[in-house]
Amino acid sequence: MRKNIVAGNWKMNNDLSETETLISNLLKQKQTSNAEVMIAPTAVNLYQAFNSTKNSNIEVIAQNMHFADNGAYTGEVSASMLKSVGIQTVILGHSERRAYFNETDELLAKKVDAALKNNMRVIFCFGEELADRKAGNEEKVVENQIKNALFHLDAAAFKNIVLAYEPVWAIGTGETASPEQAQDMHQFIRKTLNNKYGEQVSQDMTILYGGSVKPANAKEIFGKQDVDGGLIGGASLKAEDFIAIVNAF
Ligand SMILES: O=C[C@H](O)COP(=O)(O)O
Repeated sequence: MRKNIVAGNWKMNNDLSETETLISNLLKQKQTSNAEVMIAPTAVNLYQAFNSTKNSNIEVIAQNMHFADNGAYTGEVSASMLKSVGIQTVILGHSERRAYFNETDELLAKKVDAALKNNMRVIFCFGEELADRKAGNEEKVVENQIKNALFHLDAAAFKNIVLAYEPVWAIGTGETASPEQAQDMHQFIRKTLNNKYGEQVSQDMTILYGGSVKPANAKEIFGKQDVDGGLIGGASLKAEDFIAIVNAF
């Protein structure tokens, strides 16, 4: 079912004490919208964060996971390990994972399968780079990212998938896609889903926008018809800013 979601991707920020402080500040804020709220602390702090948010409406989610259940993959974390500390949702395919850890569409397809097999929800990220947009190839790039990692799934699997369009040129740069650019791409994503899976999957899909969303621009971006929420980086590290974005619906 299509929902409004605001998810904070903390990336590699906040040690344990900073994690506790930020959560405690978040819990003091007043939420006036009914958007689902998620935070993604670093893996080592997930268990603590899960426990600290237990009696709240904040869902703690993971930033990444491996595709295998267990085994000789030094430094990695599996879906079942995440679930064992209470985590039900994982971000996959973030552009930083693609760029710095060589995550390909093929690898991401395996990760998506592993998450779904473990009954986890996936926030699947994708988006074009600046050169793609300058060349007018943004739709082709996005279409391929979605097709390559997700189109082996059946329609029912999409109930557990949220899409996050994040143009790489807008991440952490202060440069936001205009609300119209975001809307155009989200509409194109829905059309891509419609072509393969039909109207129901397309209309039920929750599609988030990510890339320099701030309290000052969130309302306008979330106001667009096909934008269902945001994946927030920098602005999720300050409780007041993050909740202001949550309340922008
Ligand atoms: O996962 C979040 C995105 O990378 C957006 O980050 P940003 O809000 O700092 O641009």
